[in-house]
Amino acid sequence: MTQDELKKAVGWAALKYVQPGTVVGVGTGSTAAHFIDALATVKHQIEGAVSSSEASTLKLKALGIPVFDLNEIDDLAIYVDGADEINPQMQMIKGGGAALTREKIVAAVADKFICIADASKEVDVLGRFPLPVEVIPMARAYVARELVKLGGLPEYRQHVVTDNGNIILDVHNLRILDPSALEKTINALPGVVTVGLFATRGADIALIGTPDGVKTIEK
Ligand SMILES: O=C[C@H](O)[C@H](O)[C@H](O)COP(=O)(O)O
Repeated sequence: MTQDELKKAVGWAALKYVQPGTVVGVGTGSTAAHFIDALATVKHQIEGAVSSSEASTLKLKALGIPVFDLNEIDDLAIYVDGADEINPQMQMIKGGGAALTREKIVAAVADKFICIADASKEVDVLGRFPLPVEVIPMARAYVARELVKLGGLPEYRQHVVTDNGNIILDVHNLRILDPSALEKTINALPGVVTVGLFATRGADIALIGTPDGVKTIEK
């Protein structure tokens, strides 16, 4: 099976967590795109979606799924999204597609975070994938210097502006042994909007695509 077939398998497997009559939290990226395709097949049974990016909003609307402003929603049962890495504690690195901040906001509102990922995303220790950090543009150099002090090698993601008008620093050379502590430390730097570590609030359920089928891990 190709990596995309594994992504498709988990995207469609997540459909079983969608309850009729609800608003569904929808993530961003190539795996989440498969989930949106699956969601479109039950669009008349759900109320709609809240989205974590302009790209997902466009796809949802193109498939006829109503998209709500998160501020209109009090209750979100599930948030379904991919990840760049996931560890055995269900903590993740996200933001390879630059959508980390809105993803973290929608995930915070949801009761359950359902992570959909192909098996290549499973790691024992987070950090092989460069850690994305969304930064307000005027703070770029300052935050980069602070990230070097933390042992990282930050790289400015050229030609990328987030949906919120900010820039991304991708931090290489990290071996993240305490993800919750690093999440708090980086989030506390002035100028940082969000770090792409989803540690304090990790996933509740992970659907992992393997050549032998979809593996379900629950907290
Ligand atoms: O900003 C992007 C998101 O965090 C994605 O969920 C993550 O990068 C995984 O993307 P993909 O499903 O395309 O591998």
